[in-house]
Amino acid sequence: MPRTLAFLRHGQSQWNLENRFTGWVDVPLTEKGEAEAKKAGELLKASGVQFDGCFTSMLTRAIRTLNIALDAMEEPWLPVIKDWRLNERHYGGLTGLNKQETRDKHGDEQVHIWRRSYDTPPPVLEDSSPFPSLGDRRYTGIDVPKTESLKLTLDRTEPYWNEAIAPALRQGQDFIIAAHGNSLRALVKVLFQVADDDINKVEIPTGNPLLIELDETLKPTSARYLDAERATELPPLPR
Ligand SMILES: O=C(O)[C@@H](CO)OP(=O)(O)O
Repeated sequence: MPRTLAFLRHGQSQWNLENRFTGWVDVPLTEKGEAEAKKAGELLKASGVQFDGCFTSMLTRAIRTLNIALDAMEEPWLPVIKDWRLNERHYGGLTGLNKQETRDKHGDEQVHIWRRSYDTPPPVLEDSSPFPSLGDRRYTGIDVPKTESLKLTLDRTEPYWNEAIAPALRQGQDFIIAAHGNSLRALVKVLFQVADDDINKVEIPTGNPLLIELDETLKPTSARYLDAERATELPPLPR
């Protein structure tokens, strides 16, 4: 029986607005981000899909986006599972820096490699950083990363997909996954079997639900953004 998934990147955050590397820093949504989340919920409701539950990260911007969307869907009661493995990619030593200033200092090419290469992680987060994730009690017992490439992000999101999300879909349920630009990019790479060199072309817009139909083997058979005006290019469906 076909299944439906909706990938929802959080609405615009304060650091999206300020053009700063964010990663695991728990920044709030902007007013625009909240409006995007509300519209996402309205579009999800209008899609007519009856979702059974949701997965999200441990970061407030994704949780808040999901809550606003669920309110707009008039289904705030839908069960939600939160897991750090859906967190944004950890941006290491770039965390908190302005992206343009980092380009001015290190050059466009180096910053593009840090942001969009598949397996080159940024420099590690120094212990002296004002943005530590270590010591945050939501991550108790977790080996908190000090930096992550997209590959390292996928190394945690893919097992989570296999252990938690895929089995739930196989039980015949439909889910919303509210997460982040790079954790969702990693899941798109897995689901659409995108080559390492091609995944940098996938840019998921904030607050625009991506509705994916899956066959019984959980292979995507169709995919579309619900806000067509803000849609970006999607990878071809896997054969
Ligand atoms: O800063 C970040 O955490 C991410 C997502 O906003 O940025 P980028 O698109 O540069 O990977």
